[in-house]
Amino acid sequence: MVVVGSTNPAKLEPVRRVFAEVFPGLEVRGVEVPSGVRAQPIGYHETLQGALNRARAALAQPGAAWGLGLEAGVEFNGQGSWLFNIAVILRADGRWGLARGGSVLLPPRVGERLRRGEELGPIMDDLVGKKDTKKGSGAVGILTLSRIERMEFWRHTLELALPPFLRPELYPLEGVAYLFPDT
Ligand SMILES: O=P(O)(O)OP(=O)(O)OP(=O)(O)OC[C@H]1O[C@@H](n2cnc3c(O)ncnc32)[C@H](O)[C@@H]1O
Repeated sequence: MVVVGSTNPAKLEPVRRVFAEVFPGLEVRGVEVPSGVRAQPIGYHETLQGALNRARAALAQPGAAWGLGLEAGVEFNGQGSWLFNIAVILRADGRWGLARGGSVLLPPRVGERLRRGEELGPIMDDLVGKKDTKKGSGAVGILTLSRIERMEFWRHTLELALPPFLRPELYPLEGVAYLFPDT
């Protein structure tokens, strides 16, 4: 069974689709697990840590042969604030995949609120006057007029985490400990 450390449909659906195509026949289940980081992770390191924590907790569920952690983070630099995805895929045999997906530059008014410590989900909800946009089109759907929705954003990141499973001869089996050098 494939266990995803989230019940958000914008994450579960792309996992279902990608796994159905690449590893057909596996059951995919979502469970809520603690990310162990802030609700709005800031920067690569904290976002990676959240994805790792979720993946590890997912793999620890009874019957899990795969554990997935998907975490969205925000990063600030000279050009503004960016939203990006990190996906961690752990398999019980010790093989793992990791990807950082594309990034979208957030509007200045969104960035200002993020810098004050607010979470992206509610900020985007306020911006469009709707609830739970993070479970549907997401920030990326709102900003691209739905040309890229959150599910597609995640699908892309998930695909980019697959090479160690698709081309195992190119990626040594170093074990999950390798992924956690500083934990
Ligand atoms: O149920 P979980 O898996 O926790 O899903 P989440 O969307 O709340 O959690 P993430 O860790 O992926 O995202 C961290 C924060 O960024 C927000 N966020 C991330 N991507 C977003 C998007 O595309 N649109 C709106 N909010 C987003 C989200 O609301 C969270 O507050």
